[in-house]
Formats: sequence, C-alpha cells, structure tokens
Amino acid sequence: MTNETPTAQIGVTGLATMGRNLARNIARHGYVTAVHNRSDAKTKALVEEFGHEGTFVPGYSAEEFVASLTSPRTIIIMVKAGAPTDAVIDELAPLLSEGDILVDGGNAHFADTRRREAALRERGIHFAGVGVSGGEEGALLGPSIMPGGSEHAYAKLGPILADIAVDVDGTPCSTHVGPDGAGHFVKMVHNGIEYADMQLIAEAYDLLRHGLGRTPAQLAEVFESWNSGDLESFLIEITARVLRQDDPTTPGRPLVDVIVDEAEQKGTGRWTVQTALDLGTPVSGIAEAVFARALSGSSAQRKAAQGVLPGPAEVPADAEAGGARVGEPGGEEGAGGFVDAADAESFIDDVRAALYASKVVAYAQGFDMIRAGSTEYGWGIDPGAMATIWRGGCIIRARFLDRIREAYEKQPDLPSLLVDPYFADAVARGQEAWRRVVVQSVTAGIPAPGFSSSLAYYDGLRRERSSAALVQGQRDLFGAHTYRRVDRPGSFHVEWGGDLSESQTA
Ligand SMILES: NC(=O)C1=CN([C@@H]2O[C@H](COP(=O)(O)OP(=O)(O)OC[C@H]3O[C@@H](n4cnc5c(N)ncnc54)[C@H](OP(=O)(O)O)[C@@H]3O)[C@@H](O)[C@H]2O)C=CC1
Ligand SMILES: O=C(CO)[C@H](O)[C@H](O)COP(=O)(O)O
Repeated sequence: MTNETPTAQIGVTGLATMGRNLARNIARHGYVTAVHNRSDAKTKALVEEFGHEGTFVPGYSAEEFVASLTSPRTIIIMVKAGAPTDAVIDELAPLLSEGDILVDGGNAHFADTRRREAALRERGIHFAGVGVSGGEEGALLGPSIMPGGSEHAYAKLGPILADIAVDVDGTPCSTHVGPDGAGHFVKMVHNGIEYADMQLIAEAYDLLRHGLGRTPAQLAEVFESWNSGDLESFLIEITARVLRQDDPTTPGRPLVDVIVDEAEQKGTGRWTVQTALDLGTPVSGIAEAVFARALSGSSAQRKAAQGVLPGPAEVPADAEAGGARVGEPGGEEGAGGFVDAADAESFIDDVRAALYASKVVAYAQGFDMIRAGSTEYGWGIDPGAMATIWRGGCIIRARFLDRIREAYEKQPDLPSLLVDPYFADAVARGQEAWRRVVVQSVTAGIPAPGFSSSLAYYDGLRRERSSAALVQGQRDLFGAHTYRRVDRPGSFHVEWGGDLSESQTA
C-alpha cells in the first residue's frame, strides 16, 4: 500500500490490445491515468513505451492501483469477458468505497452486466457496462462508445468518454444508452450486425470471384469503387485492402487464398441470436452469418461432403473452383466464371444492389432487436442516437448510418427501417437485381444464405398473407392449440376428430 497522495483521475486495468490503447487515448486527452494489469509486464511496457504521451501512474498491485486514484474513483476494466471480468471485480470491489464508479469496457454479456450492476449497487458502487468498438486503432484514436449504467455514473463518466470517442460532424460517438445492461446489449447487437455485414460482403466476393473469374486484386478495385457510393463503410474499405494483399511469403499469390476458410468467433454474434430467440425478434440475417461461420468450421462434415455431393451440372468446374485453388494464382479477368464476359458489368451492379438491400435488412433487424430489448428491460433506448454514435469509430461505421439516424429522427416509432421512405425506395429500386443474384447463386451452387434469407425476410414482411395461417391450422389439428380468425375476435378450435364443427375457446 502506498502512502502517496492519490493523483490519478481515472484508472484502466487490463492493458492488452484494447486497454493499453484506451489508457493512452485517455492520457493523451490530459487525464492523469492510473494503469494496472494482472501481470506486471504490460504495465511496465506501457509506461516505458508511451509514458511520454501523458501522465500515467503505474500500479503493480490492485491495492497500489486503487490507492493512486482520487475519490470518488473511476476505474475502467478492459479484460476478457466472463470469469476474468468477475475475478477483477472481486479483487477490486473490497478496495473501493461508496460512490466509486467501476466501468466494464469489455464485450460482456448484458445479462452479466445486469447481475454485476445489481450486486455492486447494494455495496454503493456504481457499475457501468460500456460497449467499446473500434478495435486496436479505434481505442487509441477514437472509438464508438455505448455507455450503460446509472445517470449518476454517466454524469461523471460521460464527459471523459465524449472526450476520447471519435467525433463525427462535431458530435462525439458516445451517448448514454440506458441503465444497467443497456450499453452492453447495444454493443452485442452492433457485433451481430457486424457479423451479418461481413457475411454479406463475403457472399458478394464469392459470387463475383466465381461469377467473373477475376483475381482478388481485380475484385479489390470493385470494392474500392463501391466504397465511394452508398455502400461506403469501414468494412467495404478493409475488404478491398484484404483482397489486394499478397501472401507475404509468396508474392503474386493472393493472401485470401492461403487463409484457412474457417471463420472463428468469440461469441457476441451467437449471443445476439440467442437473445433474439428469447425476445422473439427475427434477426435472420445475423443468424445466417453465425451459422455460416459455424458451417465453415464444420471441417469433418465439409470434408466428407466434398466429392460426394454434386453441384449443378451446367456450371463449369472452373467456375465452381473459381480459379481459387490454394497455391494457384487467381484466374485471368473473365476467365472461368459462370457469367458471360459481356454481362460482367451488369452482374457487378446486381451484386452491389443485392448487397445494399441485404445490408438494409440486417440493420433493420438489428434496430428491431434494440427496440425489443429496450421494451423488455425498460431501458428507453433511442434508436436514432444509436445510429448517431455508430457513424464513426466502430467496425460497422458506414455512410448510410446518417440515413438511419434521419429515419429515426423523423419517426422515432418507425415500425421497421425498411418502411422508412428513403430505405423503402432504395430497396425497391434494387429488388429485381437482388432476386436475380439469389437465383444466380442457387443456379451456380454458390451459397449466399445472407442474400437469400434477407430477401425472404423482405418478402415475408411485404406480403399481405403469410403461410403461417396453415401452420396455425396444423397446430390446432394436432394439439388443439386454437387459432384466431380474420373476421371475428377470439380464439377458435375445430373438432378435428369429430364433427368438424368450430367452437370459440376465448
Ligand atoms: N480486441 C478487440 O478488437 C476488441 C475487444 N473488445 C473487448 O475488450 C476486452 C479486452 O480485449 P483485448 O484487449 O483484446 O484483450 P483480451 O480479451 O485478449 O484480454 C486480455 C487481458 O485480460 C486480462 N486477463 C485475462 N484473464 C484475467 C484474469 N483472470 N484476471 C485478470 N485479468 C485477466 C489479461 O491479463 P494478462 O496480461 O495478465 O494475461 C489481459 O490484460 C475484451 O472483453 C474484448 O472482448 C472490445 C472491442 C474490440
Ligand atoms: O467487438 C469487436 C468489434 O466491435 C470485436 O472486433 C469483435 O469481438 C470480433 O468478434 P469475433 O471475434 O466474434 O468475430
């Protein structure tokens, strides 16, 4: 324990990729920053390498770290989600006093945040679950921040977070989301949308590669051109960078062709889908993205199916392989694709339209889920404010978030983003192309679950009658589960095993 007078205005514990850069960002903004990590090496390295960037106060034990902070203390935890976060809270909480603010900036499950907030509130400690997005660079230069927790905690925390968040058009990408788990809930949905967006871009790439037989570097140009239109976004920008990159060990061989084609996941996309199932919100685009990652990783099943399950007979073998066999350079422009060279430009336009429309569906589903979560937990989340803070800093930052913000500003109770006049018109203009792309993907045997499920969702929303009437009839027949009628209120049942008369049950 140190006897020195505490000087640090804020502390960060957990100095790996995110915590280290977040601490540097805070210190660069003039805050005296206490830093601590379970193992000392990271603390020492931070102070040695970046000590000149601001005023850091290293703490080599939890006691020393806490003692270096002025009261009421504010501490940001930036460690692995789950048990490590609980371990850090358990170590810090006994050292804290009433009125101190403990912030979890990791990717915690919102239910854990609710539990932790309730437990710490009983001890007079304000616990704030804060979503942070932007990766390593964002943490340093300005992330998008989704703070949850009490108004009291936010009154102290808000100005610091606004200082370190990225700024778009004079507005910081940080705003109070709502109490207890609201911030981590919104961060989880952000990540679910991230999964969907990445899956859709990957499908667009797959279709273009196999449809046109172009090299990844040639496709990088397509994505670069898309990035100056309505698809402009961080994920499109980095897609072009990845596709342009050669294997550092073999110049001329595209990096994307030597990366193992099994997508990993830390869990936030899966949590989004699990939570959506509980809330009854159809986030089919996000679910397809999670399942596509799982299928990519089902190596035993994939290996067993290859060479056993046939693809479409009329598609040239070259197009199925897409000139993308590991170790081979990509095909020449127009060679080996399933699209005629003369139709290449219109195919590219169609894929762009399908990507845009599917992306609108993914965001529409994500925003529906935020509304459902907010209603369920009484958080009072403002969807337009979430679109505003996602415009910069985060992984899903995109030009069209401005349009989403405008849509919710005009109509805060918008039933679906898809019915906002701007998006309804944009999707309507692309829907024929979207349908053509889904048909082509099916015909060519190239899976595009994101494109096709988003289109099915769109059709499911817009059709006046759905096939669910038959499902209700089936449920009533086998289980007397009853159905509602279009022409009368109440619940009804048919005597299926008897005289087929209908009775009203409620
Ligand atoms: N990486 C990213 O792009 C993003 C990450 N996040 C989230 O931010 C948090 C930090 O992520 P990241 O920087 O990548 O680091 P990691 O998720 O890899 O976590 C490493 C840190 O956790 C600490 N830690 C692990 N177990 C324990 C434990 N039992 N007790 C105390 N400390 C422990 C490590 O300490 P030690 O050095 O001693 O091992 C280290 O400081 C995570 O919750 C992550 O999900 C959020 C947005 C983006
Ligand atoms: O939180 C993030 C960005 O906002 C991380 O990048 C995200 O956790 C990556 O997730 P996964 O490893 O599951 O793809």
